[in-house]
Amino acid sequence: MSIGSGIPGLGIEVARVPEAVRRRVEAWRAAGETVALVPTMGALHEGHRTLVRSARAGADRVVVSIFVNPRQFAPTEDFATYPRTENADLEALTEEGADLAWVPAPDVVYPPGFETTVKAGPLGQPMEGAHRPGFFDGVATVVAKLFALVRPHRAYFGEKDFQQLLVVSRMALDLDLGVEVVPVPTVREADGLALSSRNVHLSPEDRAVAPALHRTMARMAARLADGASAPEAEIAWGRERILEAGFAGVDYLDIRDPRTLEPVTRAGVPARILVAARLGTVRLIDNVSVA
Ligand SMILES: Nc1ncnc2c1ncn2[C@@H]1O[C@H](COP(=O)(O)OP(=O)(O)OP(=O)(O)O)[C@@H](O)[C@H]1O
Ligand SMILES: CC(C)(CO)[C@@H](O)C(=O)[O-]
Ligand code: BAL
Repeated sequence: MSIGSGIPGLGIEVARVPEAVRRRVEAWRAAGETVALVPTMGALHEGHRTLVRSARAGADRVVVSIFVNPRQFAPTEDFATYPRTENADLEALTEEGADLAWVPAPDVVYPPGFETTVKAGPLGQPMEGAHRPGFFDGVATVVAKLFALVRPHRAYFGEKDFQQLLVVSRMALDLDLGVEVVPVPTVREADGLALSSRNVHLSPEDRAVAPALHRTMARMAARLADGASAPEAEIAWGRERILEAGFAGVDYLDIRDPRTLEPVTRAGVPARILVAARLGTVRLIDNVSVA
């Protein structure tokens, strides 16, 4: 029996209605197979492929969702221009050996009458939460729906979106969702730029400037790890470097506890440096660990 709508020539099964996902996943579970989920917004790149490969290594079956979630974009943000490359995405997932692509339309995820949402807690308030009001409530709501539909044993999330990883991990625990959230290290270009779907919107000039973000954080991390200078001084230094390199603005550059996201005020302790900065029309985020 066929489920969902297959695309001729593609090896991956494509589900566009929840029943198709449920039926397939229940059959796998009944056969004793473990299920991994990789949530994405599509425009897949090597970072996403790495998540799929990690998921394949960690479970018998891999479901990848492709859904540009309107509820995590503010009206002023780039929902309309977010890159959408469905056919290329399905080809990439076929190459990576994923088992099922869940590609719903917005009104399938949010049908008329939809009104129940998940609210992120304190982990979702600073940084991305402060600059993108409602963002983490939108993420938590859609990820809760994905977890409820797919009921994966494990779900794979990139460290590139470090705050999101913490918010989702906390939600899985708080709501007893029984999903193990697995972090995957950030995949970077050779010059250090974190792969991101939005990088396609960088002009050639801005693409040349973009690696300054990671370069700056790497220098800050090295000095903080040595205890060579204080967090406050490093943040001021880093902001200057990023602006000097040609970024239009720094939304935040923070040094935080990697578990609680509380600000870190002294050197020589475990920490995460997190940044969001604007370059042309593109907003880039990134983070590095301070060992
Ligand atoms: N460079 C990367 N390395 C590892 N994981 C990544 C990378 N880029 C994205 N991911 C992860 O892929 C998943 C889906 O992310 P998403 O589809 O939003 O891609 P994205 O490249 O982060 O897009 P954007 O940066 O435009 O939001 C998330 O868990 C995200 O953290
Ligand atoms: C987790 C996610 C797929 C939820 O829409 C999104 O925030 C993303 O791509 O990181
Ligand atoms: N990768 C995080 C999703 C977003 O920026 O909307």
